[in-house]
Amino acid sequence: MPPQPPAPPVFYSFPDTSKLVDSLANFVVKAQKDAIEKRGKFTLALSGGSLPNNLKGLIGQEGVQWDKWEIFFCDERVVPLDHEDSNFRACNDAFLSHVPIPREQIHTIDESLLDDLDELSDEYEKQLISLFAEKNAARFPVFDLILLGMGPDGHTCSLFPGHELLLETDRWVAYLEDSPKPPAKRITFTYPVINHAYRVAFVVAGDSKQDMLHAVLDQPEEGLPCSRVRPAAPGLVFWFADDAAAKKANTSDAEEAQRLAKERINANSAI
Ligand SMILES: O=C(O)[C@H](O)[C@@H](O)[C@H](O)[C@H](O)COP(=O)(O)O
Repeated sequence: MPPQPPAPPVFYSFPDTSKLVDSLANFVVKAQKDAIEKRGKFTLALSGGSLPNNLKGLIGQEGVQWDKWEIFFCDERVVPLDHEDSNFRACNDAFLSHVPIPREQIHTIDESLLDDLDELSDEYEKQLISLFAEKNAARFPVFDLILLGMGPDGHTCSLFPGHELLLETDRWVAYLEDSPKPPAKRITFTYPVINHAYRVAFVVAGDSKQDMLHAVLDQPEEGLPCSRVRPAAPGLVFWFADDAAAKKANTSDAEEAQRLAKERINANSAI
């Protein structure tokens, strides 16, 4: 059978952020249930920015097997873990410190390597390799769920418009020293990681995201970093937006994309 093409993005919008937060929590809990049933653990990657605060709906959820979660960070700023710019710290303050995930299952950067970005990104890639088996055998880590934000310029992770890292096809984790969003030094997952996940979900809210969300969804040919997120089959990409952010996006295909996604999930024993 020829490989299936990537599925169209599944788009959900909500009248306000609290409904988005509740629905996102249900979505994550469902993804963890499916993953634990099929693979015995739940691998989840988190972003920084506004995402951590939108995960608060997970705190106190019933039926969650926290001891089976393995957490990574889609991108990380090159600062100590207790620094106010750290994505680990943002996620920890908003969500991780409120749930009983064992600390050794929260995979953070090695703070002793902050002065050597090459070593730092290499070490983080090695943490991925050790969880997802040998790089050569697996070729790519396949996350159960990757949660992303969309920056005002259409960036995601630390993959910025026009940056050479958009073309990376080999490394799983890369570094940059010229991030246009401060701080300049960061490490980031690359598309080979993002585009092999079972589920990727973007979370966007607010008027200020309207034009960019429209561009990312309706003009994919522009090649903005968010538009390049197209997980290989059977992977799926979802958007959780509030109505303010969704105002200009063309959502006429939303029902059809939801139907196709359900069909793909039902037909594929891995998702
Ligand atoms: O480290 C980072 O800066 C983030 O991981 C980044 O990719 C973020 O997700 C977007 O910039 C969206 O941020 P907002 O949701 O705050 O707009």
